[in-house]
Amino acid sequence: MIDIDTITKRYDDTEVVSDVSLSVPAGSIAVIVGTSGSGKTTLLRMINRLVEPTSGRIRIDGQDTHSLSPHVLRRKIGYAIQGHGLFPHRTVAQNIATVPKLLGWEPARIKQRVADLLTLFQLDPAAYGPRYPSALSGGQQQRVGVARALAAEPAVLLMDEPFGALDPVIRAKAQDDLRAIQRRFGTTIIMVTHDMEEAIHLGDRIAVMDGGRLLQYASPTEILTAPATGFVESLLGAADRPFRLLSLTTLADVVEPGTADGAPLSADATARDGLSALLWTGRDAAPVQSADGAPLGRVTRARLMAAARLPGQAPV
Ligand SMILES: Nc1ncnc2c1ncn2[C@@H]1O[C@H](COP(=O)(O)OP(=O)(O)OP(=O)(O)O)[C@@H](O)[C@H]1O
Repeated sequence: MIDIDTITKRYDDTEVVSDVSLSVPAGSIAVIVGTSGSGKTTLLRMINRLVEPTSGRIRIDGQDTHSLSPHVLRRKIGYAIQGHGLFPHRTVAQNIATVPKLLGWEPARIKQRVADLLTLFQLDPAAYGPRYPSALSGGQQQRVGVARALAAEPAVLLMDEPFGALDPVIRAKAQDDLRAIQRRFGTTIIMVTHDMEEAIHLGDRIAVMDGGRLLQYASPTEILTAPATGFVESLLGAADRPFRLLSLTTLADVVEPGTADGAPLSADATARDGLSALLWTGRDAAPVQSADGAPLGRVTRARLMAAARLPGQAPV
């Protein structure tokens, strides 16, 4: 659990983070969004004390971050940034081993951890471990950056636009990998992003910042259906809201008894992908099946359109 308690950062007379309080439950992902200069990075960096707060407190699992020296604190907290920040003159394996080495892990344990992480990120340890960062693609470098941040098994991972430079296909893959890893290790993650799509896809909670202030901190569904201010609403992009709402639901949630013609859709697919498939193939309904191919029923266009509607809004 990360507890940010009335934290403020001032540079001379300018307050860049003002009185922000929020709690991130252990094992969940909080995503910070907001316009450029709204204080997102400053807020994130106050957690690992790369920036010292002017006032307020931050506790991790009840422990005040100021009760530890900054370098000890930073070894306990993973940190991944856009552009990965890898050391160019160290191999991929040496990069990932950085913090475990500082912590004095046994060489055999470090070797195993490096191999496990590379495998997890679908990079063959024998092929990629000995390479230098310059011999990797941008997407591979980014994955190594996240692997390095996770190397010492931190309970907390801070990420600043970690996937900002990736193309949409690699980005979606990196997001799914991160979710899988987060579930497996129970890591608590705070991530800064410009991308509302990414925030809704990954966040258990979303913090919206503007001018150093926290405007709203809530679940993606609540942010979408009950934005606290006009600014939050404008960040969501009014035209995209129904589709973003659908992206939070799977076909398993909206399947109904019955049959339909044509190619079946997977129950794991999002309602957004389901509606897209129905529109594209001009169907009113499609069969839904489980991951192992068992028929579960059908999904109708009418049901999906109802799921895209603002809750409480009666159909006309
Ligand atoms: N060391 C510093 N001295 C003075 N002002 C600073 C310093 N660091 C950041 N700021 C200012 O604080 C404000 C918030 O910066 P911050 O990097 O936290 O914003 P951000 O929301 O992460 O922006 P972006 O999305 O563009 O990265 C900006 O106006 C920035 O110019």
